[in-house]
Amino acid sequence: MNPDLDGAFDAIAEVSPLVNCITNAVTVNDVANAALFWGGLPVMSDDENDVVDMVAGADGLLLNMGTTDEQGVETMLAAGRSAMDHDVPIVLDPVGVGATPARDETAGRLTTDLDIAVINGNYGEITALAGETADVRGVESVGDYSEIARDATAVAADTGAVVVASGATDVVATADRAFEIEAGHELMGQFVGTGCMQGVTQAVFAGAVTDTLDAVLAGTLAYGRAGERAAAGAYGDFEGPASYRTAFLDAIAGLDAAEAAPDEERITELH
Ligand SMILES: Nc1ncnc2c1ncn2[C@@H]1O[C@H](COP(=O)(O)OP(=O)(O)O)[C@@H](O)[C@H]1O
Ligand SMILES: Cc1ncsc1CCOP(=O)(O)O
Ligand SMILES: [Mg+2]
Repeated sequence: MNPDLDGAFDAIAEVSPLVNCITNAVTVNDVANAALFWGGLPVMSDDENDVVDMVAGADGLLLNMGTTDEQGVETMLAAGRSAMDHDVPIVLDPVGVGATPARDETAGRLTTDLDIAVINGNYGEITALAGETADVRGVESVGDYSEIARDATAVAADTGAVVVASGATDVVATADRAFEIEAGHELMGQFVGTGCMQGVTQAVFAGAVTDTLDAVLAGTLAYGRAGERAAAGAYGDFEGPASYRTAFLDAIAGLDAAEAAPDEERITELH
Protein backbone atom coordinates (compact mmCIF):
# COMPACT_ATOMS: atom_id res chain seq x y z
CA MET A 1 0.00 0.00 0.00
CA ASN A 2 1.00 3.62 -0.41
CA PRO A 3 -0.58 6.44 1.61
CA ASP A 4 -2.61 9.38 0.29
CA LEU A 5 0.25 11.76 -0.46
CA ASP A 6 -1.96 14.10 -2.55
CA GLY A 7 -4.34 14.47 0.39
CA ALA A 8 -1.51 15.08 2.84
CA PHE A 9 0.28 17.70 0.73
CA ASP A 10 -3.05 19.47 0.03
CA ALA A 11 -3.92 19.48 3.73
CA ILE A 12 -0.54 20.99 4.66
CA ALA A 13 -0.95 23.68 1.98
CA GLU A 14 -4.40 24.50 3.30
CA VAL A 15 -3.60 24.54 7.02
CA SER A 16 0.03 25.78 7.08
CA PRO A 17 0.32 24.06 10.47
CA LEU A 18 1.90 26.13 13.22
CA VAL A 19 4.24 23.82 15.09
CA ASN A 20 5.80 24.81 18.41
CA CYS A 21 9.06 22.97 18.84
CA ILE A 22 10.78 22.54 22.18
CA THR A 23 13.88 20.97 20.77
CA ASN A 24 17.59 20.48 21.24
CA ALA A 25 20.27 23.11 20.76
CA VAL A 26 22.19 21.00 18.24
CA THR A 27 19.74 20.80 15.35
CA VAL A 28 17.26 23.55 16.12
CA ASN A 29 17.82 25.44 12.86
CA ASP A 30 17.45 22.35 10.69
CA VAL A 31 14.25 21.47 12.55
CA ALA A 32 12.83 24.96 11.95
CA ASN A 33 13.69 24.89 8.27
CA ALA A 34 12.37 21.37 7.73
CA ALA A 35 9.01 22.47 9.19
CA LEU A 36 8.96 25.58 7.02
CA PHE A 37 10.01 23.74 3.86
CA TRP A 38 7.21 21.18 4.19
CA GLY A 39 4.76 24.10 4.31
CA GLY A 40 4.39 24.45 8.06
CA LEU A 41 5.16 27.39 10.33
CA PRO A 42 7.80 26.68 12.99
CA VAL A 43 8.10 28.52 16.28
CA MET A 44 10.66 27.56 18.91
CA SER A 45 9.05 28.98 22.05
CA ASP A 46 10.47 27.31 25.15
CA ASP A 47 9.71 29.78 27.95
CA GLU A 48 6.95 28.51 30.20
CA ASN A 49 5.44 32.03 30.36
CA ASP A 50 5.02 32.04 26.60
CA VAL A 51 4.75 28.49 25.36
CA VAL A 52 1.44 27.61 27.03
CA ASP A 53 -0.33 30.38 25.10
CA MET A 54 1.61 29.69 21.90
CA VAL A 55 0.60 26.03 21.95
CA ALA A 56 -3.04 26.96 22.60
CA GLY A 57 -3.14 28.45 19.11
CA ALA A 58 -0.87 25.93 17.40
CA ASP A 59 -1.54 22.85 15.25
CA GLY A 60 1.31 20.72 16.58
CA LEU A 61 3.78 20.44 19.46
CA LEU A 62 7.19 18.79 19.12
CA LEU A 63 8.95 17.69 22.31
CA ASN A 64 12.54 16.67 21.49
CA MET A 65 14.49 15.82 24.66
CA GLY A 66 17.97 15.93 23.11
CA THR A 67 19.48 18.62 25.36
CA THR A 68 16.75 19.22 27.90
CA ASP A 69 17.34 19.91 31.61
CA GLU A 70 15.18 19.90 34.75
CA GLN A 71 13.45 23.19 33.91
CA GLY A 72 13.09 22.10 30.30
CA VAL A 73 11.16 19.00 31.34
CA GLU A 74 8.77 21.12 33.42
CA THR A 75 8.29 23.41 30.42
CA MET A 76 7.60 20.42 28.17
CA LEU A 77 4.98 19.17 30.64
CA ALA A 78 3.29 22.60 30.80
CA ALA A 79 3.34 22.89 27.00
CA GLY A 80 2.02 19.35 26.70
CA ARG A 81 -0.88 20.03 29.10
CA SER A 82 -1.80 23.07 27.01
CA ALA A 83 -1.67 20.92 23.86
CA MET A 84 -4.00 18.36 25.47
CA ASP A 85 -6.43 21.12 26.53
CA HIS A 86 -6.59 22.40 22.95
CA ASP A 87 -6.51 19.11 20.99
CA VAL A 88 -3.06 19.83 19.59
CA PRO A 89 -1.18 16.65 18.62
CA ILE A 90 2.06 16.08 20.55
CA VAL A 91 5.09 14.45 18.89
CA LEU A 92 7.80 13.11 21.18
CA ASP A 93 11.37 12.49 20.01
CA PRO A 94 12.93 10.58 22.94
CA VAL A 95 16.52 11.42 21.98
CA GLY A 96 19.08 9.31 23.82
CA VAL A 97 16.59 7.34 25.89
CA GLY A 98 18.29 4.14 26.98
CA ALA A 99 21.66 5.90 27.28
CA THR A 100 21.27 7.27 30.84
CA PRO A 101 18.84 6.90 33.76
CA ALA A 102 17.99 10.62 33.61
CA ARG A 103 16.80 10.29 30.02
CA ASP A 104 14.77 7.19 30.90
CA GLU A 105 13.11 9.12 33.71
CA THR A 106 12.34 12.11 31.47
CA ALA A 107 10.78 9.91 28.79
CA GLY A 108 8.81 8.08 31.47
CA ARG A 109 7.36 11.32 32.84
CA LEU A 110 6.48 12.68 29.41
CA THR A 111 4.76 9.48 28.27
CA THR A 112 2.95 8.98 31.59
CA ASP A 113 1.70 12.53 32.11
CA LEU A 114 0.96 13.45 28.49
CA ASP A 115 -1.26 12.02 25.80
CA ILE A 116 1.31 11.65 23.02
CA ALA A 117 0.08 11.33 19.40
CA VAL A 118 3.39 10.25 17.80
CA ILE A 119 6.66 8.93 19.20
CA ASN A 120 9.52 9.12 16.69
CA GLY A 121 12.83 7.60 17.77
CA ASN A 122 15.56 5.40 16.41
CA TYR A 123 15.54 1.61 16.86
CA GLY A 124 17.55 1.74 20.10
CA GLU A 125 15.39 4.48 21.65
CA ILE A 126 12.12 2.71 20.82
CA THR A 127 13.49 -0.59 22.14
CA ALA A 128 14.52 1.14 25.38
CA LEU A 129 11.05 2.66 25.73
CA ALA A 130 9.62 -0.84 25.41
CA GLY A 131 11.67 -1.81 28.45
CA GLU A 132 13.88 -4.17 26.47
CA THR A 133 17.69 -4.21 26.41
CA ALA A 134 18.90 -1.51 24.04
CA ASP A 135 22.30 -0.27 23.04
CA VAL A 136 22.11 3.53 22.82
CA ARG A 137 25.49 5.30 22.85
CA GLY A 138 24.85 8.99 23.40
CA VAL A 139 22.14 9.61 20.79
CA GLU A 140 23.16 6.76 18.45
CA SER A 141 21.37 3.46 18.13
CA VAL A 142 23.94 0.69 17.97
CA GLY A 143 23.26 -3.03 18.20
CA ASP A 144 20.85 -5.39 16.55
CA TYR A 145 17.10 -5.01 16.79
CA SER A 146 15.42 -7.99 15.17
CA GLU A 147 12.28 -7.53 17.31
CA ILE A 148 11.77 -3.86 16.51
CA ALA A 149 8.22 -4.29 15.14
CA ARG A 150 7.20 -6.18 18.30
CA ASP A 151 8.81 -3.52 20.52
CA ALA A 152 7.33 -0.57 18.59
CA THR A 153 3.91 -2.22 18.90
CA ALA A 154 4.42 -2.62 22.65
CA VAL A 155 5.26 1.09 23.02
CA ALA A 156 2.19 1.99 20.97
CA ALA A 157 -0.01 -0.25 23.12
CA ASP A 158 1.45 1.23 26.29
CA THR A 159 1.16 4.90 25.29
CA GLY A 160 -1.63 5.06 22.70
CA ALA A 161 0.77 6.81 20.32
CA VAL A 162 1.58 5.99 16.72
CA VAL A 163 5.21 4.88 17.03
CA VAL A 164 7.91 5.39 14.41
CA ALA A 165 11.16 3.44 14.84
CA SER A 166 13.72 4.86 12.43
CA GLY A 167 16.60 2.97 10.88
CA ALA A 168 17.57 1.74 7.43
CA THR A 169 13.96 0.50 7.28
CA ASP A 170 11.46 2.57 9.23
CA VAL A 171 8.81 0.73 11.27
CA VAL A 172 5.46 2.37 12.08
CA ALA A 173 3.22 0.78 14.68
CA THR A 174 -0.06 1.29 16.48
CA ALA A 175 -1.34 -1.05 19.19
CA ASP A 176 -2.80 -3.39 16.57
CA ARG A 177 -1.07 -2.70 13.24
CA ALA A 178 2.56 -2.52 12.12
CA PHE A 179 4.18 -1.43 8.87
CA GLU A 180 7.63 -1.37 7.31
CA ILE A 181 8.53 1.63 5.15
CA GLU A 182 11.36 1.15 2.68
CA ALA A 183 12.44 4.70 1.91
CA GLY A 184 15.43 6.91 2.52
CA HIS A 185 19.15 6.69 1.81
CA GLU A 186 22.18 5.71 3.82
CA LEU A 187 23.54 9.28 3.49
CA MET A 188 20.73 10.33 5.85
CA GLY A 189 22.51 8.45 8.61
CA GLN A 190 25.80 10.26 8.00
CA PHE A 191 25.07 13.70 9.42
CA VAL A 192 23.43 14.88 12.64
CA GLY A 193 19.81 15.92 12.60
CA THR A 194 17.86 13.57 10.36
CA GLY A 195 16.11 11.98 13.33
CA CYS A 196 15.16 15.42 14.68
CA MET A 197 13.91 16.57 11.28
CA GLN A 198 11.89 13.37 10.96
CA GLY A 199 10.25 14.27 14.28
CA VAL A 200 9.18 17.71 13.11
CA THR A 201 8.02 16.18 9.83
CA GLN A 202 5.58 14.05 11.85
CA ALA A 203 4.37 17.18 13.66
CA VAL A 204 3.72 19.06 10.40
CA PHE A 205 1.85 16.13 8.82
CA ALA A 206 -0.11 15.33 12.01
CA GLY A 207 -0.94 19.03 12.36
CA ALA A 208 -2.71 18.99 8.99
CA VAL A 209 -3.96 15.43 8.36
CA THR A 210 -6.82 14.40 10.63
CA ASP A 211 -5.99 10.71 11.06
CA THR A 212 -2.65 10.35 12.87
CA LEU A 213 -1.70 7.01 11.29
CA ASP A 214 -2.41 8.40 7.78
CA ALA A 215 -0.31 11.46 8.65
CA VAL A 216 2.63 9.39 9.89
CA LEU A 217 2.63 6.97 6.94
CA ALA A 218 2.55 9.89 4.47
CA GLY A 219 5.12 11.94 6.40
CA THR A 220 7.54 9.06 6.87
CA LEU A 221 7.37 8.04 3.21
CA ALA A 222 7.71 11.64 1.96
CA TYR A 223 10.68 12.21 4.27
CA GLY A 224 12.49 9.14 2.99
CA ARG A 225 11.72 10.11 -0.59
CA ALA A 226 13.27 13.56 0.00
CA GLY A 227 16.44 11.76 1.09
CA GLU A 228 16.40 9.58 -2.01
CA ARG A 229 15.75 12.45 -4.44
CA ALA A 230 18.62 14.44 -2.91
CA ALA A 231 20.91 11.38 -3.09
CA ALA A 232 19.97 10.95 -6.76
CA GLY A 233 21.26 14.48 -7.44
CA ALA A 234 17.80 15.90 -8.21
CA TYR A 235 18.58 18.88 -5.95
CA GLY A 236 22.15 19.52 -7.03
CA ASP A 237 25.57 17.97 -6.79
CA PHE A 238 27.11 17.27 -3.42
CA GLU A 239 30.64 16.39 -2.30
CA GLY A 240 29.96 14.68 1.03
CA PRO A 241 27.61 14.65 4.02
CA ALA A 242 27.67 18.42 4.62
CA SER A 243 26.65 19.39 1.10
CA TYR A 244 24.24 16.43 0.95
CA ARG A 245 22.52 17.98 3.99
CA THR A 246 21.87 21.13 1.96
CA ALA A 247 20.54 19.12 -0.99
CA PHE A 248 18.33 17.17 1.42
CA LEU A 249 16.80 20.37 2.83
CA ASP A 250 16.26 21.62 -0.73
CA ALA A 251 14.52 18.34 -1.52
CA ILE A 252 12.13 18.82 1.40
CA ALA A 253 11.39 22.30 0.08
CA GLY A 254 10.96 21.15 -3.52
CA LEU A 255 9.14 17.85 -3.12
CA ASP A 256 5.48 17.73 -4.14
CA ALA A 257 3.07 14.80 -3.89
CA ALA A 258 3.90 13.58 -7.41
CA GLU A 259 7.64 13.51 -6.79
CA ALA A 260 7.15 11.95 -3.36
CA ALA A 261 5.07 9.13 -4.86
CA PRO A 262 7.35 6.14 -5.53
CA ASP A 263 6.96 3.97 -8.65
CA GLU A 264 6.52 0.86 -6.55
CA GLU A 265 4.93 0.08 -3.22
CA ARG A 266 7.18 0.94 -0.29
CA ILE A 267 4.94 0.18 2.65
CA THR A 268 4.34 -3.37 3.80
CA GLU A 269 1.77 -4.10 6.46
CA LEU A 270 3.26 -6.67 8.83
CA HIS A 271 0.06 -7.32 10.78
N1 LIG B 1 20.93 3.36 5.95
C1 LIG B 1 19.80 4.07 5.80
N2 LIG B 1 19.01 3.85 4.73
C2 LIG B 1 17.86 4.55 4.57
N3 LIG B 1 17.43 5.51 5.41
C3 LIG B 1 18.16 5.78 6.50
C4 LIG B 1 19.39 5.08 6.76
N4 LIG B 1 19.92 5.58 7.92
C5 LIG B 1 19.05 6.52 8.36
N5 LIG B 1 18.00 6.65 7.50
C6 LIG B 1 16.86 7.55 7.65
O1 LIG B 1 17.28 8.71 8.33
C7 LIG B 1 16.26 9.17 9.23
C8 LIG B 1 16.87 9.27 10.62
O2 LIG B 1 17.02 7.98 11.11
P1 LIG B 1 18.05 7.55 12.22
O3 LIG B 1 19.44 7.73 11.74
O4 LIG B 1 17.59 6.19 12.63
O5 LIG B 1 17.68 8.58 13.39
P2 LIG B 1 18.57 9.24 14.52
O6 LIG B 1 19.32 10.32 13.81
O7 LIG B 1 17.58 9.77 15.48
O8 LIG B 1 19.43 8.16 15.09
C9 LIG B 1 15.11 8.17 9.08
O9 LIG B 1 14.16 8.68 8.17
C10 LIG B 1 15.77 6.95 8.51
O10 LIG B 1 14.87 6.19 7.73
C1 LIG C 1 24.17 15.05 18.95
C2 LIG C 1 23.06 15.43 19.84
N1 LIG C 1 23.23 15.51 21.20
C3 LIG C 1 22.14 15.85 21.84
S1 LIG C 1 20.83 16.12 20.82
C4 LIG C 1 21.75 15.73 19.44
C5 LIG C 1 21.20 15.73 18.07
C6 LIG C 1 20.59 14.41 17.69
O1 LIG C 1 20.10 14.48 16.38
P1 LIG C 1 19.53 13.25 15.57
O2 LIG C 1 18.79 12.35 16.54
O3 LIG C 1 18.61 13.85 14.60
O4 LIG C 1 20.70 12.58 14.91
MG1 LIG D 1 17.15 10.98 16.95
